Amino acid sequence: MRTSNQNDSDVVFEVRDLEVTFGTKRGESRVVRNVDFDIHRNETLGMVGESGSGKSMTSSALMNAVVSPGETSGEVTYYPPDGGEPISVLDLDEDELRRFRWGEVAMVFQGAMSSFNPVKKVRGHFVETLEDHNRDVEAGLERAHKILGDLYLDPDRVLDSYPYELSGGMKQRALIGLALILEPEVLVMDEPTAALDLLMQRSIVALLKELKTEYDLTIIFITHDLPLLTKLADRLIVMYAFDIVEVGSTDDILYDAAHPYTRSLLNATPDLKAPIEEMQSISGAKPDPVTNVPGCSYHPRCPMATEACKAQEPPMEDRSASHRTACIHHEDVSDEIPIPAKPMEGELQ
Ligand SMILES: Nc1ncnc2c1ncn2[C@@H]1O[C@H](COP(=O)(O)OP(=O)(O)OP(=O)(O)O)[C@@H](O)[C@H]1O
Repeated sequence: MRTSNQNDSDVVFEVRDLEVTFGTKRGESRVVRNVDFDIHRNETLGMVGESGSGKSMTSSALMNAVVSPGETSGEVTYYPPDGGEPISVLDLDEDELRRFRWGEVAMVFQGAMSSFNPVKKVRGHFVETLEDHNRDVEAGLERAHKILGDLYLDPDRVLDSYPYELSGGMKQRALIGLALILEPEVLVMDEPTAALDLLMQRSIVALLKELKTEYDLTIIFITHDLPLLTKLADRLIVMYAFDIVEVGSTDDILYDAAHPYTRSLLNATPDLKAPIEEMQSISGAKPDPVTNVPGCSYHPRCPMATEACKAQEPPMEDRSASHRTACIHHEDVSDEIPIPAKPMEGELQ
């Protein structure tokens, strides 16, 4: 679904008709379905939705990094800074992709805690990444010192440690440092705080805000932790059943959610200051990527569903200049599905 018609210098990624499919014994599994969106330069874009909704696959597709035998199709266009030639990411060859992945866009994956090689010191990981990309190792290590310091780590101690010698929070910060070593424009983070305790999660979020300014980053942050995202993201994309159902500024989504699914998500999180563990699940069966639900994919779980919702896939409609949703009943949603009132000023800080 098309979520924006923008195409100006403010756009760093333009994604159109993105599809990710897997062949399975039960038939074709469509885990990303005809998704369209833009990512704006220097924004923090949050992607939220329940587990299995297609967030990780969508973000992997940004780097043409969907695992085999997944098939990615559509268009992913990356606009380098300073008006450089646009790059069609899905057409890059292996060599070009390798350069693109760390140099332009770096990713801190889900379960990143385990993505250091346990028998290699942290310094070795930095050196290997620099060498792989033909960068000057000495200058790179100097930069590593600066970055690790900015991450409130003791650079020498961390570089000289094996991963198991670091706490979870230190390891995660060291991985963020590694992702920044080649000076990427965009940092994609997939559940980077999932394995950390609440305090460490919040401190990493505060740190990311600082890093974004210091390193002039565009950040894409994927999570099903809506309370966490409200503290970090400028805009939110809400995914349901392998597609985008709503996109808007964080305030649009928090205080004027236009899609019944987003409202259920907000109502499942009674206190936006609460940890994710306190979130309730949304009733009804989760969507299956092999099945094609006719009409709106949310209609089997939606309290507002009508015959029209079963008949036709809803188009993306404007709710305001910054806010779009795929629900034909969005004008009635505020009356039908109330959400918590706007928190007091400063309450979410
Ligand atoms: N290797 C794979 N082969 C086939 N299907 C897969 C594979 N990996 C994931 N999927 C399916 O793709 C769909 C989307 O998964 P994805 O990981 O993108 O969801 P997600 O929203 O990121 O969930 P989570 O928050 O749990 O990571 C899911 O239905 C999942 O079962």
